[in-house]
Amino acid sequence: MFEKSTWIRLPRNVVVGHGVLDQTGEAISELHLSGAPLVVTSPTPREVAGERVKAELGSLGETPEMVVVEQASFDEIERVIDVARDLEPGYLVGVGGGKAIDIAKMAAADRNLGFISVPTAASHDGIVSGRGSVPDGGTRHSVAADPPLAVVADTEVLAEAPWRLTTAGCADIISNYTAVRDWKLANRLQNAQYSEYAGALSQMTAEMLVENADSLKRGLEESAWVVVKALVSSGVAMSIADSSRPASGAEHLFSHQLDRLAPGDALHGHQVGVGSVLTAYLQDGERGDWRNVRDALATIGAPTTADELGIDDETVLEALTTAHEIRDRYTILGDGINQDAAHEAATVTGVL
Ligand SMILES: NC(=O)C1=CN([C@@H]2O[C@H](COP(=O)(O)OP(=O)(O)OC[C@H]3O[C@@H](n4cnc5c(N)ncnc54)[C@H](OP(=O)(O)O)[C@@H]3O)[C@@H](O)[C@H]2O)C=CC1
Ligand SMILES: O=C(CO)COP(=O)(O)O
Ligand SMILES: [Zn+2]
Repeated sequence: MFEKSTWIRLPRNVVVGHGVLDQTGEAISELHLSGAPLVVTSPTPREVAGERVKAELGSLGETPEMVVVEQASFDEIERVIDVARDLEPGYLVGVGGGKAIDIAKMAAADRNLGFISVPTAASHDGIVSGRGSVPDGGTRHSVAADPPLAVVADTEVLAEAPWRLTTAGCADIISNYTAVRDWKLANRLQNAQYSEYAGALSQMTAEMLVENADSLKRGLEESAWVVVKALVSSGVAMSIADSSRPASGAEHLFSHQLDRLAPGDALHGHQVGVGSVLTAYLQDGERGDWRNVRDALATIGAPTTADELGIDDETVLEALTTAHEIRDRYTILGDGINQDAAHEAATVTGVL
């Protein structure tokens, strides 16, 4: 359907490379922001990069402040909003994994301030997106926010992060296959708005990553480069769509439900990867391409089973049978699948 107007919000500066943390000040000074920065980080990223970024930002002439968050929750977002209200910073800088970046992004949107994204792990595709994803009791909101004005992704830092964080990022990208199929399904059955460009970009990003899967190796900085570029591309697809739809279908609903049922047991990207194997089976049947999804995950060393996620069988089945309840987003799960169907999908695919 023809729309009267479309707004696509994208970052202005995306700086990726070895040692680019030292260019954070330069990337920001080009944006003509005023006021002091507030760095939002979490414990490990603070040690890995947060203090360094804070020192670098000091070179811009205003004294930076820092707030450390512990978990992805609306309470933590409120706390950062309160700190920002008190300190009146000029802009927010999120330094960390998906948790710190989402919280900084959403707090900046609330305070109507600019936001800069400094990922310390190539673990998720929210690095560039204009969405925040935070659990709220029994549901999970995908909240509209502004995308970062600039992204500074230092491949030296990303390559030194534990390899499992990078394989989580790969799995978050591989899940785009099933997300795009669910999006097309919702378009056909529910008239959900679909963007050909965003869908094609998201799918192509997953294909390129899978084609390069053999060359992704632990400790290789080039691998961190390949993965972070794919994460940027996937985030741009979400910005074009103004929705997380290009990168989030039933496999994400499954993962969000696991976050509720087994909080902290596995990484977001690893959960959506296993969810993608199950979703591919549900979308396309036994002879479909769920094996390709599983093999792509296995090649990069991401989990493909409940055991590898460290989550018990009952929890996996409960997450699969209740995932459709987590938000109003039409997927292959429809109004829900029953216990027998969930068991069949999980055993045929070897997830259980
Ligand atoms: N907005 C969007 O579009 C998207 C949002 N997301 C969201 O992102 C989150 C998942 O992101 P993820 O990064 O997996 O989660 P976290 O931010 O929780 O990071 C995972 C773990 O990695 C640690 N860590 C981060 N960087 C380093 C490093 N360089 N070295 C060692 N450890 C490190 C963190 O430490 P610590 O515990 O100290 O923080 C944490 O323990 C979820 O909340 C998900 O919903 C995911 C995709 C898209
Ligand atoms: O994780 C995401 C894309 O990879 C987005 O998740 P949401 O759909 O919860 O915003
Ligand atoms: Zn995701």
